[in-house]
Amino acid sequence: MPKRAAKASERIESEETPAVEEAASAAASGSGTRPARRATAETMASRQREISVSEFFTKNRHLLGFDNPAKALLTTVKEAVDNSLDACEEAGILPDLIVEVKEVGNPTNASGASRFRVSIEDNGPGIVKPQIAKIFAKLLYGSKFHRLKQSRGQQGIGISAAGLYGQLTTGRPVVIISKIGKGRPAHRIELRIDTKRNHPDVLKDEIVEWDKEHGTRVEIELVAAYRGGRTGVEAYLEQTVVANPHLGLTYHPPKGEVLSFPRVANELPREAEEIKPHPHGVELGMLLRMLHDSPGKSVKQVLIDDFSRISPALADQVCELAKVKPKTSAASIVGDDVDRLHKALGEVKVKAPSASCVVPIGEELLIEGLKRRFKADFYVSTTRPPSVYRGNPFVVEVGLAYGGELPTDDPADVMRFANRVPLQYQPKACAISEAIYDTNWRSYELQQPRGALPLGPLAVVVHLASVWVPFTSEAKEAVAHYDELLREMKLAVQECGRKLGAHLRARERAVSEQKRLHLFQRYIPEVAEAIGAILSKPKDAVQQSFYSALPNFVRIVQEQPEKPDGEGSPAPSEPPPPASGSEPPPAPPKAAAAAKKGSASAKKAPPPPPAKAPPTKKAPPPPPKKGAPLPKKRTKPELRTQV
Ligand SMILES: Nc1ncnc2c1ncn2[C@@H]1O[C@H](COP(=O)(O)OP(=O)(O)OP(=O)(O)O)[C@@H](O)[C@H]1O
Repeated sequence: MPKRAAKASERIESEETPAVEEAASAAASGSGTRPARRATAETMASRQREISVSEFFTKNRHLLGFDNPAKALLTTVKEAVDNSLDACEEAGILPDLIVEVKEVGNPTNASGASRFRVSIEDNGPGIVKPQIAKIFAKLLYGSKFHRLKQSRGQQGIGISAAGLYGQLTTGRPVVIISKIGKGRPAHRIELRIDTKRNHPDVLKDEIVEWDKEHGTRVEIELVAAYRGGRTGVEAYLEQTVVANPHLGLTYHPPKGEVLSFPRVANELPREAEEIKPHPHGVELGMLLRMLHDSPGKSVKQVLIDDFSRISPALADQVCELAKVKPKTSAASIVGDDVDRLHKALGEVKVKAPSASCVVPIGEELLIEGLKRRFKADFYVSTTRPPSVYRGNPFVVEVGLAYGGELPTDDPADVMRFANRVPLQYQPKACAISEAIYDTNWRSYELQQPRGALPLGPLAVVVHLASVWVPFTSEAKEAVAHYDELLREMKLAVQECGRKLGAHLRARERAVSEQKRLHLFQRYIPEVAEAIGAILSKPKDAVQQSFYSALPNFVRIVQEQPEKPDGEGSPAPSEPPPPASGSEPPPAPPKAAAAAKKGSASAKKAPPPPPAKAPPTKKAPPPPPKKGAPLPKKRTKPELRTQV
């Protein structure tokens, strides 16, 4: 052993030996400075046991969106509304929902949290009785997790988690009423979750009168806080109707008037097709599981049966590339063969996934939805073609509303949607926000502080429709940053941004054109008089020639409002009053000089025509600042809302 290494090992030995002895003697005597060894593998093993998913989420309810009373209320409403919409659409029923949030207790603490009863009633297909208990009182139980089909719910945890939160904070059971058809009984069931077993306890089960033909009503009592603003229940419902034009909704808030949102589309969205995984982007572990879960099948058969877009010829090609015999038993495939198959699947040319498995809102309905929420001057939307991330097909669509009653000085109002569900929390963690922040809105004539949202009367809607939305957590608040998703989102935002920019530039041109005409109109009487004098023609005739040569100008004059004193609107031939504004346009040098000196020529100059209407109404609009909101009034018909 080299000298230095030998010395080091001596030092370690000399340091360790007494410590081990000390610990041993301390353990023997039950005292000493070093802690005694308290647990053995055996004692630890006696404490190791399975953790029920309900117990896990009881401790970690923040992971499911129940981390504070206000958010808990929103999440509860959201989970139930999303389920109702999914169920109605799946059953081909136009959804009619009644949402009620009622305060049933006094504020319990300084933060203003109180006891609320939330009820959500739908006209969906209802739930068969034996399933009710498991759906509402067993976490991770649902119909959507194991399939690749676009829906709002995915995980099979949402509504039972809301019930669990209610039970934890109030001790009250979840109450369900469900009826599956005309002439069938309506069941009313009270449920509690046995968290140790993640199992439902039915407290009450009765048949009740219910005037609905079919549907489900869920009632949950919980400690919550009612908040307004962007993250409140009302904002969620308002955004939900934007993305679901076929939804009819009535909302009873705890205070104030009942809100009604009648549907604006009488057709259901097309039903999303259930698909198999696309071979591009499938992960190795998933491929291995698919092969091993298919006993009795050959590799080729699994490729054809369990993936979308793989024909027998393509399956042969994959096997050839991977140097695996097509007839090899799928369940026996291991090691390098799986690696090569996985690689080959990524290399072969496969058709893009079928567009029928994702159902975007559609460009027209997205605009209808925006109109339902905002009174704007200009709307534009785009739906991108389908794309794939990790084998999952998706479509991104974007809608913009600009001008009108949208606030002019605020940052843009951004609405994020995933499978038609509004996302209200965690904007900074969401790929959708990143796509908007990363867009250069200045090139679309809007102001944008560095790294921030664009400013101006703008609302932006981004919708991601996918057979599986990659959320950053089980609370389903933000979309994960997959490159393929980000790229499509940016392209869609840019597409709409370019159209908005073109619209704003056209408006800007129209405004400066109008300003130029107004400037010209101011001098027409003087010029007409001078030309009339030179040509020995009456001033009025010359003036009229000017107006006829400028149809736009004449139209502006004709649009003058009537005078309140009943004098009527000015005739097109009448000289318009001088424009007034903060900076009056300079008078022609000659007339100005004459006026100043009070000379004879100045006296000959015609006096400014009398004002026929309040001057402010005729003033040319000031030139718009770049990015500043433009005036609402338009003069060119072709510049009306581009929808
Ligand atoms: N109102 C309803 N009408 C009909 N079926 C319903 C209704 N609510 C829930 N379900 C059924 O109960 C299942 C479980 O719902 P839950 O909210 O727990 O999970 P999910 O919607 O599947 O997924 P996620 O956890 O992502 O919300 C659903 O998959 C659906 O089959």
